[in-house]
Amino acid sequence: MRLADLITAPAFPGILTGDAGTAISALTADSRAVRPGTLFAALPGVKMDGHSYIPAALAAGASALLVKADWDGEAPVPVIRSAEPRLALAWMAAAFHSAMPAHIAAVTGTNGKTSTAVFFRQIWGQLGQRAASIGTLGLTGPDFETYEGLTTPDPVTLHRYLAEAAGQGCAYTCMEASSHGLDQFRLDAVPVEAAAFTNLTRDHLDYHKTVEAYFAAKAGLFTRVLKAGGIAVLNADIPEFPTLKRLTEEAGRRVWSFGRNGTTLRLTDRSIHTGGQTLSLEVMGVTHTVDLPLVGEFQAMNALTALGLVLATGGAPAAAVDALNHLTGVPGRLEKAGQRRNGASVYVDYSHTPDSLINVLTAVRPHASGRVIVVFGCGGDRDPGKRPLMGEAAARYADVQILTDDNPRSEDPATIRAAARPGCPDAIEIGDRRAAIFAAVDMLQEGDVLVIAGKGHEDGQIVGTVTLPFDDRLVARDALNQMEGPE
Ligand SMILES: CC(=O)N[C@H]1[C@@H](OP(=O)(O)OP(=O)(O)OC[C@H]2O[C@@H](n3ccc(=O)[nH]c3=O)[C@H](O)[C@@H]2O)O[C@H](CO)[C@@H](O)[C@@H]1O[C@H](C)C(=O)N[C@@H](C)C(=O)N[C@H](CCC(=O)O)C(=O)O
Ligand SMILES: Nc1ncnc2c1ncn2[C@@H]1O[C@H](COP(=O)(O)OP(=O)(O)OP(=O)(O)O)[C@@H](O)[C@H]1O
Ligand SMILES: N[C@H](CCC[C@H](N)C(=O)O)C(=O)O
Ligand SMILES: [Mg+2]
Repeated sequence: MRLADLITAPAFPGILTGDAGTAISALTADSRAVRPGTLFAALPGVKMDGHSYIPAALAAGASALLVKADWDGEAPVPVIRSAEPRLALAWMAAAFHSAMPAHIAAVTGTNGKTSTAVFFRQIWGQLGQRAASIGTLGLTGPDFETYEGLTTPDPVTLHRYLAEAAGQGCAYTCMEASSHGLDQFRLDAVPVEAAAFTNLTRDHLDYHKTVEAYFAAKAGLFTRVLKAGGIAVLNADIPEFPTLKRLTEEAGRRVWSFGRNGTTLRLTDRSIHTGGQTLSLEVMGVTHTVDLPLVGEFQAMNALTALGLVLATGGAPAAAVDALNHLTGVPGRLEKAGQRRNGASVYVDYSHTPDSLINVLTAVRPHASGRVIVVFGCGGDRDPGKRPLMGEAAARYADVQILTDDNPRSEDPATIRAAARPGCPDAIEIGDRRAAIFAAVDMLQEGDVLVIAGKGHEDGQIVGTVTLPFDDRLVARDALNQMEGPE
């Protein structure tokens, strides 16, 4: 592809000096990935400044550079200067991998993004369409998957995923929009036709600094990324709803609302039973009863969010509502890992915020005639302010708390645990996560429910810069097998 072909977007935010006919074979923001023919995007980062890697990128054969407008260096290759290089990179990535599914939806919010994206894919699947989801679990389609690591991948990976989904025949895709991703314009060149907001609670203040900045990043999905005239599917049960609705409408996008206070999709009644919950819904004025085979009110909300996105991307209401009867659980989200012979069950869940801990522990409470026990920890190099609040959530909503490690990364694990402890002074502290899970499984009595929180689908424990193999579900099964013999 020629450089000229990469900068064709209307109002492309950059100016090229040099030969527009230069051939470009790849785009990257990482000098270590540069090969001859690559365009290197020098991005100002949180830790480093990508501009300091320009000599390394040129030495590796970079054919062109994208730099900040005020970069005062010189290069023997064409240079694109931009006031917002991350945004310019997003548009170039879209031009580079130009194939995309015809209908793209996105979901943001502190919790429930992955679950919503997966339910969107499942509902369209029930409607007989090939659909994909992109997010924390990677790119997933009906019969293909790729895993990269971030919730909203960098724009080059993201557009490669969209092209792959389209190439695999998926006309419908739902992607997760993380607050980091929105703040860094990772998905700005994606034509989003429908976008949903799940909820806003505390997370990621290490990066955004204030709740207002965190909210503003998320609101950008509706005021900036969503196409003009596109549909915003907003949770009417949360305090941010009126503000979000106003901002969205002022930006010329349409609003649909969902939830107990929703107008477009209203949850009018909900009753739980052993295998799930029965929901009474009013969808665009029509009443439906659904038997959702999943536990927890938050899953009902996620199913409703996904339903909203499916309808907003053209799904037939009656059939789409009916598909909710057949939703299956999302890996690592209240996933049952097994049970003891006395009937006590063990769940693995990805809750890693104060609010999600409260939600998951509240969700399992009606299913426990005995105690609710939780194993949890707080991630290293992540919002330290949420640690005591996570401790408090665990102490308030579980009868027994075992405080352990969850991806300490570059931090001292004991210091992380100490930061959670003020919220849960009675917690049993077992740093070694395997030992913590074994201790929890060992104490399970008839009627108890154990929630192992924080890692969900993850298959590693990040200590320093090393990822050690670790899967809560496998460790829980090991513990159950060792204590009870194989099932
Ligand atoms: C905090 C954050 O979002 N960081 C992202 C950001 O990195 P950064 O600004 O810190 O980059 P940096 O390390 O300062 O380096 C600056 C630039 O120099 C480049 N570089 C660096 C070293 C080198 O040798 N050569 C080189 O070219 C880097 O590629 C980068 O472009 O931009 C990089 C790409 O340019 C991302 O890979 C990186 O994500 C890191 C890996 C990360 O862990 N991000 C997490 C926090 C994240 O984004 N999470 C969200 C939310 C999850 C959720 O929903 O809960 C997600 O979407 O996953
Ligand atoms: N709608 C919801 N409201 C509150 N808590 C939820 C909701 N949905 C899920 N949760 C809780 O949050 C956890 C993470 O869910 P999920 O992976 O769907 O969220 P996410 O927004 O994708 O998270 P991440 O930011 O890590 O990508 C679940 O395991 C559950 O404990
Ligand atoms: N996407 C989230 C995942 C957190 C998962 C938890 N296991 C942790 O490491 O804190 C983040 O990067 O903050
Ligand atoms: Mg996610």
